[in-house]
Amino acid sequence: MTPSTWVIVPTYNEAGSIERMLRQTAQQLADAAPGDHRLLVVDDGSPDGTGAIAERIGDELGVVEVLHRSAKGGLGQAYLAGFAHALAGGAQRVCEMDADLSHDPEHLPALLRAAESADVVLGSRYVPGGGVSDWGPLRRLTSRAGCLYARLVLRLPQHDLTGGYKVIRREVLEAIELGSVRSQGYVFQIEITYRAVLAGFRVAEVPIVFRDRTEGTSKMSPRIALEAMWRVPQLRRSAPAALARIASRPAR
Ligand SMILES: Nc1nc2c(ncn2[C@@H]2O[C@H](COP(=O)(O)OP(=O)(O)O[C@H]3O[C@H](CO)[C@@H](O)[C@H](O)[C@@H]3O)[C@@H](O)[C@H]2O)c(=O)[nH]1
Repeated sequence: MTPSTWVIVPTYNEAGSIERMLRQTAQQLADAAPGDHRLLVVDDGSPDGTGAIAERIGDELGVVEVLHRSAKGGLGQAYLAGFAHALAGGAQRVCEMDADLSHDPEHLPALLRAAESADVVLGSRYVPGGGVSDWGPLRRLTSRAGCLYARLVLRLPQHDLTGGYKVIRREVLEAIELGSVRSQGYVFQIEITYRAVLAGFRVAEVPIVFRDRTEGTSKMSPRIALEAMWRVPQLRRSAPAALARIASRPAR
């Protein structure tokens, strides 16, 4: 049977957490989507051997595939490669998850349930019941400011636009012209949600508690932050053209 639920996990130097993450997530999927799921690790040639660990766990669990890319190309490009692979493999819904267990696999069943009545489900830190644990004041402030900036510039009602724990239905990925997505860093998350909203899809938010990683390091960098600063207004400027393209598409 072709699996319909795919969890995509981009990795760069996550050797300390990938095994636990895959085991815990496979366990949740075995309950939430029995016999109908796949985990796809998209590894950008991690020097710490993350890809090889994922292969080993994959052989054992039987539900994990590993896509090996040659070099670090950014979160967005890793997801685009993962989306293409999952869609070709028959995915009907795709989940995005970080490898460092900051996205608790225990939230996955609730996100998948919400995707039965929404086209995109955002795991949200900033709705009642959601939150972050273990972050210092600076990281909290930066994250809230980034979300607020995107909400105001793009005029979106959703509360957590930068989070990376989400479920996206196949129809959305087919409709939003992934070939023209250029975001490389975390702004990719904002761009995908914005494109889905522009295309008229239903976006729901489900509370999650984001835990800071205990292994490895964040890949956030000034370059990634700067990309978000300039690309958000650019997304807003390109919205009329995107809307025109959507309007000229044949009805789904
Ligand atoms: N393949 C690949 N994976 C990458 C790359 N850069 C980061 N990743 C992977 O992407 C995931 C998220 O990266 P982190 O570095 O752990 O992100 P973070 O700083 O904790 O940021 C989190 O919060 C951001 C702001 O809310 C989110 O935008 C982001 O998605 C993530 O949830 C991890 O699994 C990491 O290995 C890359 O260039 N290539």
